[in-house]
Amino acid sequence: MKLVDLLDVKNQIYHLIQGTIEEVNIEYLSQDSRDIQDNTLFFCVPGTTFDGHQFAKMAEEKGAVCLVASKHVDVKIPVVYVEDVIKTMAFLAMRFYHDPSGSMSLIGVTGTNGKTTTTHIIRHLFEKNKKSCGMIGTNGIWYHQEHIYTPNTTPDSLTLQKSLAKMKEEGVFICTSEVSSHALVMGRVQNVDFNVAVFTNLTHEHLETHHTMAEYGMAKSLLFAQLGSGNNGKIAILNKDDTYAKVIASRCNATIWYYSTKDPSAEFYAKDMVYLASKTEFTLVFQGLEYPVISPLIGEFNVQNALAALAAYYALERHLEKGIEALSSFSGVEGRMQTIENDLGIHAIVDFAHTPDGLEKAMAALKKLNHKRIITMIGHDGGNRDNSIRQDLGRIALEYSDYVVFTSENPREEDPMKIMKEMVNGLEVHHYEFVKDRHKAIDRVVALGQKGDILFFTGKGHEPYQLIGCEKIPFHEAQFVKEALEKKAHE
Ligand SMILES: CC(=O)N[C@H]1[C@@H](OP(=O)(O)OP(=O)(O)OC[C@H]2O[C@@H](n3ccc(=O)[nH]c3=O)[C@H](O)[C@@H]2O)O[C@H](CO)[C@@H](O)[C@@H]1O[C@H](C)C(=O)N[C@@H](C)C(=O)N[C@H](CCC(=O)O)C(=O)O
Ligand SMILES: Nc1ncnc2c1ncn2[C@@H]1O[C@H](COP(=O)(O)OP(=O)(O)OP(=O)(O)O)[C@@H](O)[C@H]1O
Repeated sequence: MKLVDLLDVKNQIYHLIQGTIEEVNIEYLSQDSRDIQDNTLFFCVPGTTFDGHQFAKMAEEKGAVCLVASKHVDVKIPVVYVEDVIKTMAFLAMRFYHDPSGSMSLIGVTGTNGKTTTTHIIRHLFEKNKKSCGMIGTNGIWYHQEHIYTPNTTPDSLTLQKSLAKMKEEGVFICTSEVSSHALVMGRVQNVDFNVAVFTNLTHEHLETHHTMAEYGMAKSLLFAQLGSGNNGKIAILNKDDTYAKVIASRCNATIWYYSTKDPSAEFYAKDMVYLASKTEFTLVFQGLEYPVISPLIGEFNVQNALAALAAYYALERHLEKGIEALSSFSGVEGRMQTIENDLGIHAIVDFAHTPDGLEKAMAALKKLNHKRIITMIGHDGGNRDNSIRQDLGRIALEYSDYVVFTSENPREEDPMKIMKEMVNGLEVHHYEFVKDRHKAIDRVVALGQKGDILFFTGKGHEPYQLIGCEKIPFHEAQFVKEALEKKAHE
C-alpha cells in the first residue's frame, strides 16, 4: 500500500512529515524492532519498560522504510510525527487491514469477571448453529481450528486488526472479543467497529492501574460510548443486577437491553433457577414468553453469563430458541468451574476466581450444591499487584469453607509465606493451614477429601504456569488434581 494512501494525507492532519513519502510503499506494520520485514512502517511506542523511540535506529537498520514517532528520532528514513503514536497506530492499522470490523459482526464483552466464560458461550451458540465465530481473549485468538497464543486479553491494535482481517479472509464474519479495561484506556480497540457490547459486572480489581473504582468504571464505559448513537442498530447488553450498569447506561447512546436474575423488568430475565451438581435449569422470560433453559454450568453468575450470551446471540440472529438449544450442549471453559471427574464420589472443581467478587459468587454457588464439606485451596498473586484484596480473599474462602489450604499462586519476587499470612491477617479462625508448594497443596486437599465433599481449587484455572521469582514454571492444575484423585482411588 502506498504510504500517502495509508496516511490519507488529504484528509488527516499530522504534526510534521519529515522526508519524502510519495514513493514509499508499506507492506508490513510493526511496533517491535525485533519484528521488522521488508517495507515496514515502524511505530515508536512508549511502553512501561522501554520507549520504542530508542529502537528507531535499529528498526531503520533492519529495513523499516518509515517511522511514526511523537518525539525527535535521528534517522534518515521518513518520519511521521504525531501527538499520540498509540492512537495513530490504531487508526493506521484499521486502514492497512482495510477496516475488517466494518464488514464483520463484532461482539465485545467487558467487565471484571465473566468475560472469558461469556465469549466462549457466545462462540459456541454461533458455531453450534453452523456460523463460524472467531474469539479473542485471555485464552488467545481462535477461528475455525486455528489457535494463536497472545500475551494480552485484548491484543494491541496491530494484532487485533490483523487477526480480524485474517478471520475475514478465512470466511469468518462474526467475532466475539474480550475487551479489558487496559485495552480501552490504552486505545487498543480504537477504530474497531463493535455491533454489540456486553457488560458483565464491575468489582474491585486492577486498581493498581485505574486507581479508583470511578476511573475503572469510566474505562469500561468507553466500549459503550464507542457504539455511537441512535438508530445505528448497535446494541448494548447490560447486567441490570450490577449497580455500575446505570453509570454505563448514562454514557451509552445505543439501544440498551438488560439481563437480570432478579428484576423481571429486564428484557432477558431468568427465574426459577434449580442448581444441580453439573448443570443449572431456569426459565427465561423474554417478550412475555417463558422458555425453559438448561445450562451445563454451575452457579448464579453463570446464569448471568448465559443470559448475556443469549442476548448477544439474539441481537445478531433474532432467533432465541436456536441459542437456547445450543446452550444445552456447551461443554464449559477450561479452568472455569471445571469439574474433574473421579470415581471417589468427590466433587472436585478447578476454577479461576481470583477477585473477592468472583470468589464469593463461586463459593455461594458451591454452597447451593449438595455436599458434606467444602475444602478450598487458594493463594494470591505476588509482585506489583493490587494487594488490598488479599484479606478479603482469605476471609471469603474461610467463611464459605469447612477447611482451607492456603498456598502459592504467582508469588513472583514476593515471599509466599508473607502473602499467605496477609490473607488470614486479623481473622480469628483456625480451620486452615499453609502449604507453600502448590503441587503439594493439591495433594494435601485431595488427601483430606472424602465422599460427598466439594474440593475447590481456585485462582489458577487454565493458566499453564506459575510465576516464581523471575521464572515462569509450567503448572497444570487440572491435570495435577486429576492425577492426585486417581492415585487416591488406587490406594
Ligand atoms: C503494562 C502493559 O500494558 N504492557 C503492555 C505493553 O508492554 P510494555 O509497555 O511493557 O512494552 P515495553 O516492553 O516497554 O516496550 C515498549 C515498546 O518498545 C518495543 N520494543 C521493546 C523492546 C525491543 O527490543 N524492541 C522494541 O521495539 C515494544 O514492542 C513496544 O512497542 O505492550 C505490550 C505489547 O502490546 C503488551 O503485551 C504489554 O502487556 C503486558 C503483557 C501486560 O501484562 N499488560 C496488562 C497490564 C494488560 O494489558 N492486561 C489486560 C488484561 C487485564 C485483565 O483483564 O485481567 C489485557 O488486555 O491483557
Ligand atoms: N459473571 C460473573 N460474575 C462473577 N464472577 C464470575 C462471573 N463469571 C465467572 N466468574 C468467576 O470469575 C472467574 C473468572 O471468570 P472468567 O475467566 O470468565 O472472567 P474474566 O472476566 O475473563 O476474567 P479474567 O480477565 O481475569 O480472565 C471464574 O472462574 C468464576 O469463578
